[in-house]
This record gives sequence, C-alpha cells and structure tokens, in this order.
Amino acid sequence: MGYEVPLQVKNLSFAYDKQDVLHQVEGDFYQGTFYGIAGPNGSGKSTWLKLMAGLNNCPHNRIHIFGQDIHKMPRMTLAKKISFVPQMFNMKYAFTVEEVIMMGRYPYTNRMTNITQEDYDKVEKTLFETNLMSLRNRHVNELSGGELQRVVIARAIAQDTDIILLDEPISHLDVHYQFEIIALLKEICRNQNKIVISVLHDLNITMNHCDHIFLMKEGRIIKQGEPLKILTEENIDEVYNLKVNMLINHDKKWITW
Ligand SMILES: Nc1ncnc2c1ncn2[C@@H]1O[C@H](COP(=O)(O)OP(=O)(O)OP(=O)(O)O)[C@@H](O)[C@H]1O
Repeated sequence: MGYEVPLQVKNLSFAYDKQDVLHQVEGDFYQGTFYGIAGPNGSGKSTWLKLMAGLNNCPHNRIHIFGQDIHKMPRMTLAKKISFVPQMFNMKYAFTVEEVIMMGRYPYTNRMTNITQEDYDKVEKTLFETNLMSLRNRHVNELSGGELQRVVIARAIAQDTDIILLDEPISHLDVHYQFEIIALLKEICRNQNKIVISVLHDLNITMNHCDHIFLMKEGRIIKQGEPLKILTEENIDEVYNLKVNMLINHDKKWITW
C-alpha cells in the first residue's frame, strides 16, 4: 500500500472509560526527524504516545504506519516498526543488562528461540553506544534509577525499529547522561534515518535539540512546529500559565523563570 507520510496521525480522539483525554490530535512524522511532545501534567502526552505504540486500543483508521492502519497490524509486525520506552518501569527479575537489551531482539528471534550472530552483534553495538559495557553483567534489579533508564533506552535501540517512542526518557538521568542520551537519539535519528518522538518536560532541552515540537494542553495540540517559533513566552504562558523570559545567546536559547 502506498503512503506519503511514514507515520500519520489523523483526527485522533480517545477516552478512558468516559473521560475524554485526546481531542482531534493530528501529526505527520518523517524519517530523520527528532520530535518532542511537551505540555503540562495530564495533558495527554503519554496517552498519545501509547496509542502510537499500539498499547492502548486505538480507534480504526486514525494512525497509519507506512500506510498501514496500526489497528490492523499484527503485534510482531508492529514490534519491528515501533519501539517504546515507557515512563515507568520496574525490573523485578534478576536478568543481566545484556539479557534485557537482547530482549529488544524479540521480534527477530522467533520469540528468542533463534538468536543469531546478527542479534549478538546488534546487542554488542548497543552496549557500546549507550555506554553500558561496564554494566553488561550486572543484574537490572540492582541498578540505580538512571542506570536502569539507560538500559531500557538501550533495549529500544537494539530493537532497531523505524520509529522510536520515548516517554520522558531522561527524567532520571544526571546532566551528563541527559546530554549523552539526547545526543545518541539525535545521531540515530539522523544517521539511521529514524523517526524519534519523545515526551520531554525540560523545555530547554526541547528547544535546543528537537527539530519539531507539539505543544499540548488538555488533550489538544495547541501549537506545533519549529521549537523557536513554538516555545515563545506567549505560548508558554498560555499553556503552562507561567511567565518566562527567553534568552538567546548565539545558537543557544534559554527559557528562565
Ligand atoms: N489508564 C488510565 N485510565 C484512566 N485514566 C487515565 C489513564 N491514564 C491516564 N489517564 C488520565 O488521562 C489524562 C491524561 O494522562 P496522560 O498520562 O496521557 O497525561 P500526560 O500529559 O502524559 O501527563 P504527565 O506529564 O503527568 O505524565 C489524565 O487526566 C490521566 O489521569
């Protein structure tokens, strides 16, 4: 089936039981582009991301991935197209870091019964890229929150999908790893031509690193576009009810309050 937009969301509304949470959300997503979704708590960011990940029961004909309705895609086909890094995760079992990253290869290994050299190579490369070599044999239930977060991001990278969705991926990371993970996501996005979509609360990171952002409020997209045009003092006041100042210094922009 033909398509013009690799990932397309059209007129998407969604409710949990009787509570309407998303209202006519729309977005076109292209490869090689890093997208941010920002907005206040409870504005529907995670719900939208979960619908795009196929985790919530998506209405028919609202999300198309390479021309196919996500609603009709078999789970394993979807798992080769989209990886998802959730906001909350707990790892109760004593798997090693390396084993958890290998779990990202699940869609390619006939449910882990046929792990090939390609899968081992991919895991090795991911361990290196995400700076997790020194932790590879550690048990994930004994890691710090930040270390675990890097492992879950690494698992998504090893899954090698066209689309990577992340829900606040840097919230537990110190500034060094925040920088490293954002730089890695941008590099993967550019060099491997992926669509990366991340919910981000840090407006300065969103401003300086995303190519395109969606600003949400109460289940609606209020504005979308290039960060510098969207994260204006007026728009931030409208969406967050907060007076901020914008400082622009050469190629860096800072929002302060
Ligand atoms: N599983 C659920 N069942 C019922 N209501 C839910 C569920 N998940 C979220 N909600 C509600 O839907 C609304 C949007 O939640 P959502 O998690 O999508 O917002 P968010 O913008 O990601 O918020 P945050 O920034 O706090 O993570 C909220 O009112 C929330 O209480």
